[in-house]
Order: sequence, then structure tokens, then C-alpha cells
Amino acid sequence: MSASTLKPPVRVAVTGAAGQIGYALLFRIAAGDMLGPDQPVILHLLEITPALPAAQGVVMELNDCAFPLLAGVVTTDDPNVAFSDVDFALLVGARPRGPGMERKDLLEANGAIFGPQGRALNKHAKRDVKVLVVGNPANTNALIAQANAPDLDPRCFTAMMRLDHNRALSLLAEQTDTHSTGVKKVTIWGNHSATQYPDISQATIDGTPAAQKIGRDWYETTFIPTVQQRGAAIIKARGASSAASAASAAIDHMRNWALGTADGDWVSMGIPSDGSYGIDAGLIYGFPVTCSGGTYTIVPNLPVDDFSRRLMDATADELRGERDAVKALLG
Ligand SMILES: NC(=O)c1ccc[n+]([C@@H]2O[C@H](COP(=O)([O-])OP(=O)(O)OC[C@H]3O[C@@H](n4cnc5c(N)ncnc54)[C@H](O)[C@@H]3O)[C@@H](O)[C@H]2O)c1
Ligand SMILES: O=C(O)C[C@H](O)C(=O)O
Repeated sequence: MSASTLKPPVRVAVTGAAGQIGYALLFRIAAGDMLGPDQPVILHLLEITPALPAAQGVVMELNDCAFPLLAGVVTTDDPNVAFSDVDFALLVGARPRGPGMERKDLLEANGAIFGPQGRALNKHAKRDVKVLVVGNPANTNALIAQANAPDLDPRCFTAMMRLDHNRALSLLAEQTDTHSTGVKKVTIWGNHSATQYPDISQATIDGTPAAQKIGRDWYETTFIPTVQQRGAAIIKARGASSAASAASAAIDHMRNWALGTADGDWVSMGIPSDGSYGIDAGLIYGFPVTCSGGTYTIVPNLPVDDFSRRLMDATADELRGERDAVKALLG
């Protein structure tokens, strides 16, 4: 692409830039996977002070790739610098869980990171900044950041459900011997946790309702728990939490938010509830959404049967409990 067909650069902040997700994410953003082949980016990397030398090493490697779309890199340990004028912010920097832990066990250690970052975004980011929280527990960390950014539209803050969504697509494709691109209209409701509800009641597989292709028993006893527990299974297998697949999901989430979703399908995003589907307004909850023109819209009027209602309410209950546990951090 010639320089004259490129858009003006946008600023993309990534926190935890020296971590394992950061390492899988930054090169793909700089290659244009997130915002397209005509969109130059200036990366703003935030790390804690002791990790700055490692972050500098990542910058050396970014430079060594000579990416045509990389228009600059800012590296800092100061959120006020990192979030200055940013159009996008991917909040990854936080502790990962180890074996035997649930993601909410990280609330105390990680919750404290997101208040100051919310305040810095409030002061310095573009007013239409798109924020994706990846650091766990992602939904409640997004709530903390949002609560500390009262001058930004609350809808600027989202949490990542896309890894769960992609896991569900892939598992359904494997089970029905097709490709994940043939699987549409899957929803991950609720929390990015073991209570999430991977719902295939509206899903189609190669155009046929999923319920006609897979048995109810496999759905309830294998599919749902496998998607819910996939993060723990990766930790067990790798000895470290998912990184490349998490980075890929973050790219997918931001690309769809910025550039739109495909006709005839939707994606799952953790977004502030507007009360749709009986979910308390304000909770950062996974919903089915379509995106267009840089905004997301909850898919309306889907039927909810008793089975779905029970699982949607259970994951909302967990989010309410997490919100109550961090009351002191909510500004
Ligand atoms: N939402 C999801 O689907 C999903 C998927 C995978 C991992 N995660 C979560 O993402 C987070 C990061 O995972 P990882 O594997 O990259 O961990 P990691 O330990 O490899 O990297 C985390 C990085 O964040 C940095 N960091 C810590 N505090 C920071 C702060 N205040 N500001 C900036 N940087 C800071 C650390 O120095 C470290 O370099 C974890 O909380 C993990 O559980 C979420
Ligand atoms: O499971 C984890 O702790 C990491 C991440 O949230 C995942 O789902 O892989």
C-alpha cells in the first residue's frame, strides 16, 4: 500500500507490554491485523518500572520488524503518559492465575491496578477511546476502570469474552466435522469465568440449527463445561495461562468494534448492561452484539428459555458478588 493511501496514525495503548500476552499481541497490532492494512499505529506501551528493560527489548524487536504500519512507539511506566491521546487501550497488564485458582481470586491483587488506570484514561485519553480489559477478572476490572473515569462515556469500557466465544466456535466445528467459519450466532453470556454461559440456542452450523447437529446431552455435559473450564485446561497443559489465543481474541474484539461485524452473525463482548435481558444495568456482562460505525449494539429480542434464564442469572449473581467485593475501588 502506498503512503498516500494510508489513514492518519491512531494511538494504541497496551499495558503489560513485557508480559506473555503483550509479546503475542504487539506484533500483530503493528502488522495491521487489528485495524486493517491502511491504518498506521503509534504504540504506547505501559509497564511497571522493573519491567521497563524487558519492554525496551520488545521495542527493539518491533523496530527490527520494520513494519510499514508502525508509526512510533512510546514506552513508559506512567499511565498518564501511556494513555495520552489514545484512541484504543488494551488493558492486559495484571497477574495471571496459577493452577487451582479461580480468576476472581485475583481481584485483590489486580483490582488495585485498574482504578489508577481508569483515572489516567479519564484525564488523558481521546473522548471516544475504545478500552478492552483483558487482565483478570476482566469484567470486574473493567467496572473498576470505568467507575474511575466519570468523564468518559461508560460504553467506552469493555471486557474480553471473545476468547470464550472463539473457543465455543472451534469446539462446535470440531464436534460436527466442519470449520469454525461455518458456525454462527453463538453467545457467551455473563462473566469471563467458570460461570459463563456458552449458549447455542440460536447458533447455526453450516446454515442448520446447531441443536439439529449436536445432542442435548453433549451440549449440557461436555460442551458447556469444556468452554467454561478451557482456561484452566490450558494452564494445566502449558504451565502458564493462554497467551497467543488471548492476544488473537483481543485483536478480534477490537477489529470488530472498530471496523464492524459480519452481516448475519454476531460476536460476544463484555459491555455495560443497559438492563437488556433482565441483567442489572451497569454490570459488565457478556452479550451478543453487532458492531457498525465504531459502536456496538446488543442483539435484541432473542428468546430465553428456562435453562438459559437459570444460567444467565447465575453468572449475573457472580458478577454482582464481585462488584460488591470491590465497592471500595468503585470511586
Ligand atoms: N480475558 C481473557 O480472556 C484473558 C485471557 C488470558 C489471560 N488473561 C489475563 O491477562 C493478564 C495478563 O496475562 P499474561 O499471561 O500476559 O501475564 P504476564 O505475567 O506474562 O504479564 C503481565 C504483565 O503485566 C505487567 N504489569 C503488572 N502490573 C502492571 C501495571 N500496573 N501496569 C502495567 N503493566 C503491569 C507485568 O509486569 C507483566 O509484564 C492476566 O491477568 C491473565 O489472567 C485474560
Ligand atoms: O484462565 C485464565 O486464567 C486465563 C484466561 O482467562 C483464559 O481464559 O485462558
